[in-house]
Amino acid sequence: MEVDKMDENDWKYHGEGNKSLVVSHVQLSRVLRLLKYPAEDSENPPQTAEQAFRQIQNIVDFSSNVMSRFLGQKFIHSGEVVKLPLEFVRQLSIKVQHQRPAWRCDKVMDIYSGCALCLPNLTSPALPQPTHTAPLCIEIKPKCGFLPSSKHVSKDIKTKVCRFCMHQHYKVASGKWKRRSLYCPLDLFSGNRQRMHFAIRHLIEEPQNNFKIFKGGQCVYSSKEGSDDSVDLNSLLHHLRPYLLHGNNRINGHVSNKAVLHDFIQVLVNALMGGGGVGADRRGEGRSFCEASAFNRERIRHGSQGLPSEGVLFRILQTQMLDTLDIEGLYPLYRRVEQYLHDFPKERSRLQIDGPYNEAFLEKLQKCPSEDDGSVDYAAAKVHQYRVAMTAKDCSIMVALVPRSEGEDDEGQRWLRDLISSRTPAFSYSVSILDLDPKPFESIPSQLRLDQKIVSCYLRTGGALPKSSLPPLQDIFTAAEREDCTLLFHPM
Ligand SMILES: O=P(O)(O)O[C@@H]1[C@@H](OP(=O)(O)O)[C@H](OP(=O)(O)O)[C@H](O)[C@H](OP(=O)(O)O)[C@H]1OP(=O)(O)O
Ligand SMILES: Nc1ncnc2c1ncn2[C@@H]1O[C@H](COP(=O)(O)OP(=O)(O)OP(=O)(O)O)[C@@H](O)[C@H]1O
Repeated sequence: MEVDKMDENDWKYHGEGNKSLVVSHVQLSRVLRLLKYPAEDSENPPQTAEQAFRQIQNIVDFSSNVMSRFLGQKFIHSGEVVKLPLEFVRQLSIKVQHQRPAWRCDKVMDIYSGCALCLPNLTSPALPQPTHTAPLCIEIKPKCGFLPSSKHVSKDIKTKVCRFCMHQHYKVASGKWKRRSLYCPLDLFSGNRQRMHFAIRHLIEEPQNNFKIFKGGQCVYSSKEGSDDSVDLNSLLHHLRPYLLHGNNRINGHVSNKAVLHDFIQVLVNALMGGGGVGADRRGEGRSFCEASAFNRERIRHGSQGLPSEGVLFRILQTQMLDTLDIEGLYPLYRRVEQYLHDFPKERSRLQIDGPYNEAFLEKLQKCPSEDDGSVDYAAAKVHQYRVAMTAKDCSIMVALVPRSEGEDDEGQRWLRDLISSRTPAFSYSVSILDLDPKPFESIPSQLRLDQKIVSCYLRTGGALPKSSLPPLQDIFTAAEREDCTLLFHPM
């Protein structure tokens, strides 16, 4: 990619989140991730080109020097900062504007700095060998997978119902989503295949911003943001069926919709469980269940093997658990740092509040004493740990699947074979983690406020929501199956 010969016609809208907008190259497996600003700042960009460059370089450094140490290098693509011609960026912004979802248009793409992050396109990955079938890529934003056990937690409900499940009530009450998702992160992170299967089924039923499927780089399944319509499972089945016809799942030569969906989820669970290492889970008995999960514990047929210690879910969960104090215990330490910086503003750079995210930063957070000695250094280290945990609670996993033909060998290092494929169709898969941006120091007070709002909304409604806020029953899952997820779980 030659940055001085950029043509907006070579790029198309790919997606966006709260902080960045992503365009993909029409031929190369590359994306550009551009910063976004609040729309009211569109005339006067909130930072200079140098500051924007520094912000993106910080993202690269945080991902490659800090997050990769916790999550594992093999899952991470940190990318590089690129300087683009301003005219190209302006034309691109005009070109993509009409494809942007209306609810994201409170922010505008940065057209002033000319800086962007260039990354491999994880939805159309470079393959070890050419294939006839386009890769199927599944993006999951799993969110927080544990219940806090900090002594600072003031409301008992936080130790019983997970943040995601409580937040669902707040999101529906505040109109962010029309329907509540029954996905529970604690089921996904459980290491129990039945619970993981159940969790993924609910991601499929109500994807919100936690689940997307791409085929050949195009998003073919996601929540239609702001729309009242529920997702189109039939269209999903249409996309999935060609990938899942070769397993041992036929009855009289026909593969039922239920079998297609079951096998798809099974393949996904296998990819998420891959990675090797002995099963392990640091959450401890009794704290790995969320009381609001729709999963019926009594239905468990097979014990949990635990998450493999080299697998993506284990690594993400461990990193999330760097939040040992909960926001309620962390906030007073944040205030200690804030007060100190107020008195000694020049100390901001020694404490590396805004980076640089280098070895010294990593050392600060890794060498944090276990007890509070009252120092600002202790407080800053705990804040750094919390920010790393926040990033891990907000990252996404991309699983790329390629059907394997008989006798095919894997060459690429990142591509692993689905070994548990005696029944389900065989796939090669690769797992990556995306969106590993550092969360700003200043975001901590709003974390506390949001936590309080979520808990008080949940306590006010008693966890009860009108029936209309539940995902609608779709033909593929009968009412009985909703009760008993195990009907869809065929033992291997
Ligand atoms: O606070 P949360 O848990 O709602 O997470 C925010 C996400 O909301 P979600 O609940 O996943 O829909 C939110 O996602 P959406 O904009 O809702 O898609 C962002 O990821 C936000 O991160 P940032 O401020 O853009 O860096 C996330 O904020 P951080 O808390 O990670 O800063
Ligand atoms: N390297 C990549 N390859 C393919 N698609 C990507 C890549 N990076 C991001 N995307 C797509 O673009 C979307 C937005 O990117 P990203 O999640 O990084 O934005 P964000 O603004 O940081 O999100 P958030 O709302 O979590 O802050 C992702 O959900 C994903 O679908």
